[in-house]
Amino acid sequence: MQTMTLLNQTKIPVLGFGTYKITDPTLAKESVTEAICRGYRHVDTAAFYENEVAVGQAIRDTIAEGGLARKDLFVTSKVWKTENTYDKVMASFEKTMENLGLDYLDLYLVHWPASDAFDPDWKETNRQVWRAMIDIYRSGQVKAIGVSNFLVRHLETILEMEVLPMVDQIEINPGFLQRETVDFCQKQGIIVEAWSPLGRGRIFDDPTLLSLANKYDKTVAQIALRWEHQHDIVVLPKTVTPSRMTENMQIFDFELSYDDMETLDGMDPVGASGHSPDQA
Ligand SMILES: NC(=O)C1=CN([C@@H]2O[C@H](COP(=O)(O)OP(=O)(O)OC[C@H]3O[C@@H](n4cnc5c(N)ncnc54)[C@H](OP(=O)(O)O)[C@@H]3O)[C@@H](O)[C@H]2O)C=CC1
Ligand SMILES: O=C1CO[C@H](CO)[C@@H](O)[C@@H]1O
Repeated sequence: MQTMTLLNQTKIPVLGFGTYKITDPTLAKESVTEAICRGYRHVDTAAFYENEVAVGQAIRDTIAEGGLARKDLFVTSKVWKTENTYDKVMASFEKTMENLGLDYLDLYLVHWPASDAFDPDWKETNRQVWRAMIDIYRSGQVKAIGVSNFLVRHLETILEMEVLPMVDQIEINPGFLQRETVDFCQKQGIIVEAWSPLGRGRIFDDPTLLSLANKYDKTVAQIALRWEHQHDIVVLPKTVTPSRMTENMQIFDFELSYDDMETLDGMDPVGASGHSPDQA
């Protein structure tokens, strides 16, 4: 699996397995096991997804059965937005580690920023949460720390602190590149990850994507993921369908032309969720 290098030189696989909405424990365990078996080396979960126990079980069982070591897998979890004080972040992290049953995490993310729309002390809240993240990082229990759903103004609240976020996981799907945040992060060396890289299923009937899929003899999912990959963005597609797990990995054997990249950059954002940090 290809990797990119985080600011602290940790390697991150460029394609990860998304697990949101896989809440049934049996399905979650089976899906993560199947994904790893098919070649995924990066799993994205969160306290909010209520599947950390099953995800951790799948990872531990896979390692116990032999073939892969813990260092071969990259595991991410996230602290939910209600846990927005130093002590709450610490407690939530402990619970996440207990749920997963792992000795360390590869990446721990602040799931959503505090935003000016709700919190008059939003800048201070973000700094307090990030202070806890730095202390967790320094404890050695996580290899890297980062944020999610932080736009430029949220990133600016923590950039003067001792450790920069190494990742920003934001929504990106065809026509919805969030270019200002992507450019800002990439200039600073912050790796951008795409959540809902397939627009959670909303992109599959789009004529522009269908026409490009036909042109490259690929699927719509592969066109979307390849477009994100060519923008140097880590992709995290979710599927519980084994054949789609393999399909979503087959994005490294073709290249979209400059003109087709521009078409995908500029198309209508048919997959975008409309979620923003300014919503409850
Ligand atoms: N940080 C954040 O705030 C957020 C993070 N995330 C992370 O990003 C991950 C991915 O985003 P998510 O919102 O789940 O949505 P995705 O964009 O990954 O889309 C998932 C949907 O697409 C379907 N699908 C997957 N592959 C294919 C394919 N090849 N052909 C047709 N349909 C396909 C899946 O169906 P099926 O499973 O039935 O096969 C599912 O319905 C999440 O799982 C989570 O880990 C997501 C949202 C917010
Ligand atoms: O990770 C997540 C999964 O999707 C949810 C709803 O779209 C998001 O709010 C959340 O951040």
